Amino acid sequence: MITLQNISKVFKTDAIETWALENISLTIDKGEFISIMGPSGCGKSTLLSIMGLLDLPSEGTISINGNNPLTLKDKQLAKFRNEHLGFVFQSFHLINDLSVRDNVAMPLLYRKVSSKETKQRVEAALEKVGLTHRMDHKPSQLSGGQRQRVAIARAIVGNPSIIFADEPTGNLDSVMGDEVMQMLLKLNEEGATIIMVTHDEQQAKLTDRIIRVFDGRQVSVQPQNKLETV
Ligand SMILES: Nc1ncnc2c1ncn2[C@@H]1O[C@H](COP(=O)(O)OP(=O)(O)OP(=O)(O)O)[C@@H](O)[C@H]1O
Repeated sequence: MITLQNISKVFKTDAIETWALENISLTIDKGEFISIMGPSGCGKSTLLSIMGLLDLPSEGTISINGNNPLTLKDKQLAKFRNEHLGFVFQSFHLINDLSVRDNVAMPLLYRKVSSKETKQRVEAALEKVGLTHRMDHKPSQLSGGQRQRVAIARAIVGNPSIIFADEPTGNLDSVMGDEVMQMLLKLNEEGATIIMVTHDEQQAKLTDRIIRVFDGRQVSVQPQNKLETV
């Protein structure tokens, strides 16, 4: 479903070149729940951004669902990302002036979806995360865990084939973090492919595989966590 071949990323500023990623190759299958782990600054977020087509690699190729998105022009790339990929970030990235309902509807604004269908899809996504009773609230009126659940509803409303989550529980206390993690596990059980950056070994153990990164290089892929913990 996702294949990266020889992906490198160099950030160039005036005097310095930083190789955030060096020669990463990996394959992620449909339906997998993957954790990306490693020390601060090792390149996890850069890797997630490149897999999620939010940033372009300096070298290498990416295939997603059999497509080669790196050949697309900006507008087509945005359309591809909107249709295939969903995102959840550590700091939620919700728009505070909009209601929960309107935040969740955002990815559908870029598609030709009727208002009736938008309403149905938004309500179904909010039902999945248990927040239909908060649809007309503003994000500021919700707890951190609830805000992240709104962000998850926004990530799934467009029915993407892959969900990227960058430290989705990083700003939450352990109870709310567990709630969000359980929600991601449930979405995965229902068929979603999920790729998550995390610092939390306990959470990572609940996922199918851990990809460990060190200094921009992939140092190991730990297979079949779920079997190990049985
Ligand atoms: N836009 C940028 N310009 C220059 N250097 C960058 C940029 N983004 C990231 N880097 C550098 O690339 C390296 C990898 O950063 P990245 O954010 O991917 O690490 P990370 O593993 O996600 O870190 P953390 O766990 O602290 O969030 C770091 O050395 C960082 O300073």
